[in-house]
Amino acid sequence: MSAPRVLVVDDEADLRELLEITLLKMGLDVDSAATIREARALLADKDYALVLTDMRLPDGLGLELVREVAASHRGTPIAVITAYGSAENAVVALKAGAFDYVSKPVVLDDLRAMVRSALKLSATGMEPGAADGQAAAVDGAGSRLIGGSQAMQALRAQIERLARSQAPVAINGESGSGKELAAREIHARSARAGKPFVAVNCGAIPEALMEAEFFGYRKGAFTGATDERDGFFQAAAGGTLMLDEVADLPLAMQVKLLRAIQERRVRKIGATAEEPVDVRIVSATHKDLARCVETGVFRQDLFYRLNVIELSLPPLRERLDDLPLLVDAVLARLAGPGGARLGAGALDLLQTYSFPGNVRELENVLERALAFADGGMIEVGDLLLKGARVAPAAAPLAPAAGAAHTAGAAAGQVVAPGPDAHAAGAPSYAADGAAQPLPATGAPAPPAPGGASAAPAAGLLADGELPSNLPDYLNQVERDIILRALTQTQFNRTQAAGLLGISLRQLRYQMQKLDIHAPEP
Ligand SMILES: Nc1ncnc2c1ncn2[C@@H]1O[C@H](COP(=O)(O)OP(=O)(O)OP(=O)(O)O)[C@@H](O)[C@H]1O
Repeated sequence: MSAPRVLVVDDEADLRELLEITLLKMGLDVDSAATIREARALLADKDYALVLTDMRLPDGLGLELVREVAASHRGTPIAVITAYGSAENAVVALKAGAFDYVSKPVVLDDLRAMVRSALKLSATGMEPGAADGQAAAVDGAGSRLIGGSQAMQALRAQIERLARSQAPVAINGESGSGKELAAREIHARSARAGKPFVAVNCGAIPEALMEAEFFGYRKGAFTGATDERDGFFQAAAGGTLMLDEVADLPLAMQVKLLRAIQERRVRKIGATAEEPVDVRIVSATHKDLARCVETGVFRQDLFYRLNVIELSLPPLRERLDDLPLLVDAVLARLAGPGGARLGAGALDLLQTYSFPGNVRELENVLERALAFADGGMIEVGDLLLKGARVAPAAAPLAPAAGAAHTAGAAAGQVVAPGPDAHAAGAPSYAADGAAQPLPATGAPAPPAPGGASAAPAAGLLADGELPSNLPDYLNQVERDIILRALTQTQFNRTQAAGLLGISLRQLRYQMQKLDIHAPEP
């Protein structure tokens, strides 16, 4: 089998030679062109596994070549070489369809890493059989994203295309509409699939811990830093880093993140040198990020940097024809294949519902209905759709005995009804693969014993009695107070935080620390 062939387009003889030697040493065949015209002639003649072009060429801009290759040689990834500090050029090239970029002066390790992922793409997605793979992704077979509606088909096709690029993706959509699922799908369909996918809930990390959580720290960098630790960037090395609820990042952290993304380098707290990081960034928010820029809470430059490719997830109420497939999939997961079904009228009723909590709410509605259903047959009366919108304040805080539970819920977690299960229900971070995000200082403490109970802890001690374990006792007291506030506000976290005189961010963090999980209808 012949070696993959790479086309290098650069008019600077020195740089061209350096690139050629590096690529040849990697066992690749290399052709070179000094102008766009020469490059066009070679492209018309041969198939390439990768094109690498400078941005400025004597007869035009490398961008023209990017557009042409993206349009007419869809199987060939094209990467650009950008001048130092011209981050804008890199974004423009990525938007035009470039797979990736390297900055001048070219760091050979970065170049090799980029070439390796491009070749993986060529080897997996670009062979003639790729067309079948694309069709399968569009009709939904093998995709995590269930649904046969036009909107879902278009979404899957878009994911299939953008999975081949390294460009940052910004996912927008209402809570529970599948943003994290879409991010996982992008990762799974990309050349990075064998590396970690790390999802970070930016809204759940206290500001003081952010830098350590994202970039890691050296031993002795601060009191309590007893060991060197990696941050999310290192944990996601070679893979994908999902910044969930990215609009919640404090401004100071936005600056640091922008730098890390732009330079592709991070510096651990306490370290003198920066280290290169190779991660693809996927961000997500249910907020209007452009509006956040207008109101000054989100930096324009970071917005520009993250928003290279936009992906919008439609709310479930706009694609209700997906309901039958989704219901089947959820019921099969909850009760096993054929273990549960909807009675006459139940599906019709679901079709009339607006699902403010989207697919997550559908899952919760069905899970609860199954607990009431007779022999796995869910009738209209079991759906309790009204109750799913507004949970009664006096509703029990623990899950009904015997009720099936969503993945991730464990003994000791406290759950309560309501549609907005996502923010506190999800861990602040979760890593697939080998990487383990750090439990930095102040990391979530283990849940206090007897966690599923909302019994008032403050009343447990008799006068003069001392707790046998002060931290556990204080956790219990804190949990009790937070639960009271949440119950009073029907799990509206903003209002509960207001009642307690703390910020929403603090409340989220405490809920996560104390393993208090929001609404499980
Ligand atoms: N198209 C879909 N097919 C199958 N399951 C889906 C789909 N969309 C969402 N889900 C399921 O719905 C639940 C919520 O999805 P996900 O966590 O991805 O939503 P989200 O938009 O990231 O939510 P949030 O904004 O609250 O973080 C998950 O259990 C997910 O598996």
